[in-house]
Amino acid sequence: MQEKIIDVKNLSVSFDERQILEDVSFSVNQGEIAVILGESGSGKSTILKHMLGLFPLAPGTVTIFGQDIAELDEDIAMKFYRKLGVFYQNGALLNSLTVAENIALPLEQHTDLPADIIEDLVRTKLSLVNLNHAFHLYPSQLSGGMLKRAALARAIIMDPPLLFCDEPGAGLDPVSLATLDELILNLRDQLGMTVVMVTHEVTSILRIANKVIFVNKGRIAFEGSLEEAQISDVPELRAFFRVGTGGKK
Ligand SMILES: Nc1ncnc2c1ncn2[C@@H]1O[C@H](COP(=O)(O)OP(=O)(O)OP(=O)(O)O)[C@@H](O)[C@H]1O
Repeated sequence: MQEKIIDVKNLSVSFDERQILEDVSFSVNQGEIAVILGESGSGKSTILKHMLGLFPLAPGTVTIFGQDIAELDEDIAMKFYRKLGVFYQNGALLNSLTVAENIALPLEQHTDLPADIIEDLVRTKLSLVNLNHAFHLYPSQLSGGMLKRAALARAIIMDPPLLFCDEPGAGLDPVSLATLDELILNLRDQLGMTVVMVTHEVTSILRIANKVIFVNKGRIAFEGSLEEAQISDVPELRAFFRVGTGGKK
């Protein structure tokens, strides 16, 4: 049996007395690429933020690597969060630092590694995302697709076994999107990473997802494999695949 890496149980969230998530439960296994899909405003980012412990949980539980994240104390929190990589929509690299300096930041903040080792690790990750030539460049000198890949390199510099991605493909042309998808697949296949991704990109989902978690109006309307998702009779999910593939599904 595959090892369960993430277990979300009965998560409900309200903001200002407005219920945003209702009784959300799902799980993600080791080595899966799980996509969280749903209409704009359905609650996907809210789920992701709660998995990252950015809000106090109420009510519900999120267990990651067997650890209930509501019970993280200061001693273990640092070690726990090192196992999570986060790749945000806007990538947010610091403009005053070179690409290499940006990617090195987490290593400088969280390890005592000497500068030459840090440089080697940065070069390895830059090569993994096909950005060897960008080592000395500044973020303003990169294209949108390159910026995303640099942000991905930063998110994985600590070799996290679990990577969260919030709409990584937003704003990319189809070729850059396919390149990014291939990189994410490589992370899973070569490094054994588990990936949880919020995305609207149906073409991406068809290329990389093993698991689909479909959110509709704050509830999980579907959870299953990509193959099951494609033949699901949940009307809103069917509509996603139909429209997202230009009516070919
Ligand atoms: N901090 C907050 N305070 C109040 N309301 C919030 C907060 N964060 C999110 N919301 C509300 O929760 C709902 C779900 O938002 P969320 O960002 O999770 O949706 P989403 O599915 O990720 O949308 P999108 O695809 O557009 O990014 C929205 O109605 C939003 O206005």
